[in-house]
Amino acid sequence: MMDNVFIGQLIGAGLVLICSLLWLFLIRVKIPKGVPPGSFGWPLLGETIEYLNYRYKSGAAAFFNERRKRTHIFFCPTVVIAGADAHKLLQNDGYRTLTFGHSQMMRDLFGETSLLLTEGDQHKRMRKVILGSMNLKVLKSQIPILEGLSIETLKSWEGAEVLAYDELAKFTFYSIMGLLLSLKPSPYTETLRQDFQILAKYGVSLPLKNIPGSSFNRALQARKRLVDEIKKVVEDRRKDGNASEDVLNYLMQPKGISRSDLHLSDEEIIDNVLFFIFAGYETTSTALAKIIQLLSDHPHEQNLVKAEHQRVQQELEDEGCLTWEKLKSMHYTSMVINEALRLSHLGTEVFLRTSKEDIAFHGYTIPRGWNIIIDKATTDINPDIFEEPLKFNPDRFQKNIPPYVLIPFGSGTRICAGMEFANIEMLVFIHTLVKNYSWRLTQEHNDEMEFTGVVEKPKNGIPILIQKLHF
Ligand code: HEM
Repeated sequence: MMDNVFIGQLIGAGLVLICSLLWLFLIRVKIPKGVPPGSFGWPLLGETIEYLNYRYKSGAAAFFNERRKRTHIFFCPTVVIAGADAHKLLQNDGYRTLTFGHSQMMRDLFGETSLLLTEGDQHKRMRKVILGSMNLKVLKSQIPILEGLSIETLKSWEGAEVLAYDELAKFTFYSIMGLLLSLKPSPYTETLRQDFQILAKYGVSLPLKNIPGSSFNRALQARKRLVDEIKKVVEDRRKDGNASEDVLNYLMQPKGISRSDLHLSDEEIIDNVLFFIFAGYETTSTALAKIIQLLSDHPHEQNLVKAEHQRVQQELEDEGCLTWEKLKSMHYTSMVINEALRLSHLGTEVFLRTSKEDIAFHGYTIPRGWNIIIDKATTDINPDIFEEPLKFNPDRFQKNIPPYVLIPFGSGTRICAGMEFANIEMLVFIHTLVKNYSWRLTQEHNDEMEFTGVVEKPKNGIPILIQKLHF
């Protein structure tokens, strides 16, 4: 009996010793000199569990904020950096090699040839065509369409409490479908939206792609249905021709570009249409919902926005519809948008890169092959840069903000391709809202955010009651 206990203790001690040695080997031996301080957490898993916990409870921003140094997530040593110098690294960044776990998942979800996954010259080529498709003529043609959509959306809110975020999600989805494919809201577009919801909600999950019923498998099924539908639109357009001023038309026949290497294959068109919708859908709904919340909580700023839009409306009486020039004259509203983007933490995890060479940063070395997370949310509320950083104060944009500090749409070679469209979408919606309606939020504490997919969104959906103004 005694012998058995002793042997058991011996085996236990042996296991502890082996685990400790393994831990020391895996963690200590692999840390090169000069890297930033921090903890690698557990062998192999690193701090992935802590990270996921934070992500779903209070948002990844808090995890990064506490680290802002070395960590180990998704099987890869990772350095979290922040500030203008970190943002500057994005200037010449032609690469976005995603982490071990993420990269295959992203390939499965968005396709090899989407802007998200292309690098270097391939990315440059694709971006050239895609930016060409969002030219001024296309953007201007969207203004009356967005105005009509804003009017219809707000009309559907009249008379009952609605969840602003959910309704704005429909608005932003239909806006992008108009821009890309000239599709109007209908039961058909709503089916596509439901599939996008599935893709966004279940896309970031354990990559069990061949297990029917698993979250990731559901996301892939949704992708397949979406790809089939976009393919049909492309084929129909090829058969019937279409003079629509939309992005697809341009992608199928890039105007003014004669080089054959700039013509996109059907696979490239479909991957990029899909990624475009994904990139512009929930980002813009979260931003618009945040703007509504902030304006509701700040009546003084709301009145200044209203005054600006009354002025625009008076100037418009002769011309009728909103114009590009009028949108560009909405300076105060643009400052409100900038301030809302600063306060919304959108894109906390977007700036994930893998270093292609050793990078010297603030006295440390980030070794080649390590992941880098550029934690822009920390800079957004840095008190050394922004006085009273948590206060909603659009007037702070009256002064010039130092370069590279605020990058809501990214920076450098991968700056948001839909930035201009997102801005006009938000301006047109706010114009229609403040011109025609008064509103109030029906709950308090509307500023809590949650992650249910890729982008943070308001936890309570921002319940709102709107009332038509009578003149
Ligand atoms: C308020 C709304 C939006 C925000 C805050 C936002 C933010 C961003 C950010 C931060 C990036 C850079 C990611 C990186 O460097 O890794 C990005 C990229 C991108 N965005 Fe947006 N975005 C918004 C709306 C849109 C819209 C409406 C569209 C399309 C119509 C769009 C299309 C894209 C595309 C295609 C890229 C990839 C660019 C590339 O890799 O070259 N975005 N966005």
